[in-house]
Amino acid sequence: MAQVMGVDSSTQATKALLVDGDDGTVLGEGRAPHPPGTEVDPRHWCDALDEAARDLLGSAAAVGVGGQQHGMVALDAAGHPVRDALLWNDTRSADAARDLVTEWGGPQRCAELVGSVLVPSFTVTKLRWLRDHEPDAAARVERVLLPHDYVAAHLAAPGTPPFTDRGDASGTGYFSPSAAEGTGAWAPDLLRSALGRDVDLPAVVPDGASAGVTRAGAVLAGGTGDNMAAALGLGLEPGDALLSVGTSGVASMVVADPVADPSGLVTGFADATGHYLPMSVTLNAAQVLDHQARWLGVDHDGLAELALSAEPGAGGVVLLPYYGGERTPDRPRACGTWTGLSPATTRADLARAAYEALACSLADALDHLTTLLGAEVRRVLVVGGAARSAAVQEILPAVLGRPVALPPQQEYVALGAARQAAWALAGTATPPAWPAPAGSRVLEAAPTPHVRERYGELRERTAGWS
Ligand SMILES: Nc1ncnc2c1ncn2[C@@H]1O[C@H](COP(=O)(O)OP(=O)(O)O)[C@@H](O)[C@H]1O
Ligand SMILES: O=C(CO)[C@@H](O)[C@H](O)COP(=O)(O)O
Repeated sequence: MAQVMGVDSSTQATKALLVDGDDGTVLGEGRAPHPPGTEVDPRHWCDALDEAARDLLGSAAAVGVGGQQHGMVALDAAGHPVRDALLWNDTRSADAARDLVTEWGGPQRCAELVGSVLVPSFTVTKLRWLRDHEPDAAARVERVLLPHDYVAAHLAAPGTPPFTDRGDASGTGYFSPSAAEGTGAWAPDLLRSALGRDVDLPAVVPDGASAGVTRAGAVLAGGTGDNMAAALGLGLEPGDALLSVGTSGVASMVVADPVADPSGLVTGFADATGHYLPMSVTLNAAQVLDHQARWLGVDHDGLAELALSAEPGAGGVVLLPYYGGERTPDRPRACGTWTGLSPATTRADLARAAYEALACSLADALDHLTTLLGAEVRRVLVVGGAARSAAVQEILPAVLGRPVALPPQQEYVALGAARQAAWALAGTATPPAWPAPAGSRVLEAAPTPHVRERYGELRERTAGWS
């Protein structure tokens, strides 16, 4: 088969891979950063894509785009953003989320309607916030897209109608993933109840189908959310639980049946292959380490070295890492909390506490997911930028109390988007059977249950603080 390109337009950067469409062998890659912050002019993502894909796009017979989920890209009649996009990790719509859940009949009913209980990450809550806080901008909205829809539209030939896919649509809060016999369906009445009027919604491209062609004539796949693309890139099997340690911390599993968790700890998203991808997601993951490295004046390797020179338990120091507010648990106004500091605390303890906090928050997410699903977890895998860290590789299995598989370092979201592109190009009923990533390492460490116990105590002690 020909060469195909996959794109990951994630929170911090665009990553592009050119791969062999027959087996997913990586032939070329590009990368460009995104501006920081939780609101971003979405045109920056198109510039980043142009830069990351500059040397790859011309060789691609098909292209797929994966993107950060949930972001609100609200466009006017001319197709221009009415304001900067509000990202999945922007918590200003916390009151809107709470109000909409109440208006729709409570958490149980909300989960039945859209697969998930709304938290500020969901697009629909951002639309309500827009209605209430920026009515002039709200009045100009003609169409709402997700980040991957907007970036894919930038690649599409002129005249291509806007499109999305079932996986990413399931994170809007106005799409029912299990409706229409499992293909999913928009719920425009729910969008209307948030924004106060109707707007255009993109067509939902069936899983694996083509959405059209690029300006250069390559086949354009429907694209999907970054987590759905990662599942496709890794070829997750039943019993595989994936931990992603990027800007967000994510525990996810591919399952056959829809999920509706009234506790809100697990979201009921669709995947990109006709199945479902329930997840438990945190707002604070790799950046917990970025902040800690900055505060201690070291780089990532230096932080890892410091942390690994401290004893498990960090000399009694415990961090609750909810710096940007938190989503799981739903504490949008939380902040980071440190306890156990004493004159004996060392820099190494401070470094170690940050990794232990990250590992504990991921362990919580994994517990929520597996408890709800009641599924046997045969293998836990870890990917994402912070999985490169030697300290994450040692402390995560210790905190989880089980081995963790570390696939070879790769941009699995972009790889999954490329696999979706190859699928659209082939026109087959199922994705191409690329070999699973070879050369995974199994990470093992002596369990440190006391670390989670102390973290759990702090998490519960601070429950009413925000
Ligand atoms: N060796 C490392 N140790 C810890 N964190 C790392 C390391 N390498 C990269 N990171 C962090 O990983 C994050 C980027 O991961 P990535 O999965 O690409 O994020 P996203 O997909 O959300 O843009 C950044 O916060 C970066 O600082
Ligand atoms: O909100 C979610 C999932 O529900 C996040 O996982 C975003 O999709 C952003 O992902 P990363 O940039 O961290 O990969």
